[in-house]
Amino acid sequence: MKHADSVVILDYGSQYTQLIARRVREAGVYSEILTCEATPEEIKAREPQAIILSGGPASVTAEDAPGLYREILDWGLPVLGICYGMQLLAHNLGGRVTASEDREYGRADLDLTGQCALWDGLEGKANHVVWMSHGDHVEEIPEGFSVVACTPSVPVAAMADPERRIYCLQFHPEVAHTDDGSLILSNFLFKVAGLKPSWTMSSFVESTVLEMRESIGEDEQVVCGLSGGIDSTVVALLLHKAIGKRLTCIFVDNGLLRLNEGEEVIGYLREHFDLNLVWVQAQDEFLDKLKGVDDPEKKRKIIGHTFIEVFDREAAKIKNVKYLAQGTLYPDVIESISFKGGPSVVIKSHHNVGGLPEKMNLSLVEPLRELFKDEVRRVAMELGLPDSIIWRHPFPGPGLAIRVIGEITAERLDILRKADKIVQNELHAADWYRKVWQGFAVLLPLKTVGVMGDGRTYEHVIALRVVDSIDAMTADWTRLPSELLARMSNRIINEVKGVNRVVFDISSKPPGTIEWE
Ligand SMILES: Nc1ncnc2c1ncn2[C@@H]1O[C@H](COP(=O)(O)OP(=O)(O)OP(=O)(O)O)[C@@H](O)[C@H]1O
Ligand SMILES: O=c1[nH]c(=O)c2[nH+]cn([C@@H]3O[C@H](COP(=O)(O)O)[C@@H](O)[C@H]3O)c2[nH]1
Ligand SMILES: NC(=O)CC[C@H](N)C(=O)O
Ligand SMILES: [Mg+2]
Repeated sequence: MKHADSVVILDYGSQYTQLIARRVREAGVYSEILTCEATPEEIKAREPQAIILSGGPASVTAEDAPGLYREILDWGLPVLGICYGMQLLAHNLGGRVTASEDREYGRADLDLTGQCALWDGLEGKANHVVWMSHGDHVEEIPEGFSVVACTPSVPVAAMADPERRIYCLQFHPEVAHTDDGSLILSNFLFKVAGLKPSWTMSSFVESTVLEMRESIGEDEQVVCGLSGGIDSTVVALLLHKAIGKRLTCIFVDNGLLRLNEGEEVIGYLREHFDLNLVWVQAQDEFLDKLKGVDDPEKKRKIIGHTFIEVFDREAAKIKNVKYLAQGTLYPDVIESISFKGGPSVVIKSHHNVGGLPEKMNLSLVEPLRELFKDEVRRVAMELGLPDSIIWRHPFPGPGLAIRVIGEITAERLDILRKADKIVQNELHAADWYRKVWQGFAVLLPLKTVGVMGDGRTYEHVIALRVVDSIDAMTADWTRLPSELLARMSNRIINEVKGVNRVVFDISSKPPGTIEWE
């Protein structure tokens, strides 16, 4: 997609790379993340007006450290290096980077020691709190640069070569804990690179619709996996705007949905939208293949493959289908993909990315692939979707399969469905549904002893998982009122046959993930 003004962020494996992209978009500039292994040709194809190099876990002086194609610097584009990015620039341009005795993790006080376009609007303030996370530092700066900030333990906390428009920060302007970090990034985008803030949600809708209309062609048909969740609903509406009735939406009941979800979603979609909609009953197909499988990654792969088989089969019933559209978001991609030899690792294979078969008959259309959920919510508002869809909790495509820990059976799914319904009802009734990112029940693969009506019981355990998050990349368990937890527990044990114990998950992400598998 061609954007008026855009920035390429090269990812050296930092935990914060996604945050850099967000901050740039929040400033109104389109940005794309490429792996640090991207070739100059691949970078050039994006037609960036500026480049940002992220942080990363490696040490630039190590033998196998990810490097930099020097010719990128010859293009004359403004470049911002953050942490590892700064060290990499120093190392490549004739400076010297060493490992320090004084490692800095967390808060540091920045002293602005030199004139710099990045400091515009900051000069009046006495104290600048920034966030650091490094063990190496720049010992000698390259020719052409001057030092523009230091901290008590690091003499070169920022350096700049205004002539070549290369700016380097040892701290992380992208994290919320850095005071004025967004302003510093904005100064780079607008004061240094001279970009215009032209990226908004309405321009996103407009350019995405135009781009899809062009790339799909005039006669081709598209099928869209529609789950009733916000991501795929937004994709379906964007495609509907782009190609009208050449779109067929496919809602698959994979036997892993919540209580009455199929009827509710179909009823809702038919009532509100004028879409070609197919409701596929594939419960047996999915559950047969999952029989006896308890490994989380195997479950995810089976489900991903089966989804594609169903989509292929439905597509074959329609003439000239070339594309499959999905509501894939950035977190689905980053957790599922490990760049070959690159710095990030597979956490789990989201069914719609890492769970796809190697060979696909249909080409993918994924217009939300670079966005985070809260950004999709803003697109949904732009499209006028109702609150009930916008604020619906995310529900993963593998559904209850990754919440029934261990083997999936009809009986265990049934228990989980009933428990989950109570969790949803109670969150709504207590006015907590909108306040949390996600809340659900998990069925554990163990039984425990209890006493009910003077008799011994030996039954299942339900775990409650309720978390707060902005973008699903990090999350913390929600401090729900104890009365609400008590009500959920009480109702589940009394109303769901086969459960005699409820526990509450108090792990954050990281180290836990939101789902248990
Ligand atoms: N039951 C389903 N039928 C058809 N497609 C599905 C189904 N479940 C998931 N998908 C496809 O997989 C994609 C990813 O699922 P995901 O759950 O991340 O998104 P979503 O369901 O659209 O939104 P949400 O994250 O809010 O649940 C969906 O956007 C959709 O294209
Ligand atoms: O469509 C999806 N397919 C998947 O395979 C999948 N796995 C996790 N999720 C959802 O993604 C968010 C982050 O989840 P985790 O912390 O468990 O990785 C949470 O909102 C999860 O519900 C998925 N969504
Ligand atoms: N956060 C970073 O980019 C760290 C860079 C480098 N690994 C260091 O420790 O200094
Ligand atoms: Mg979903």
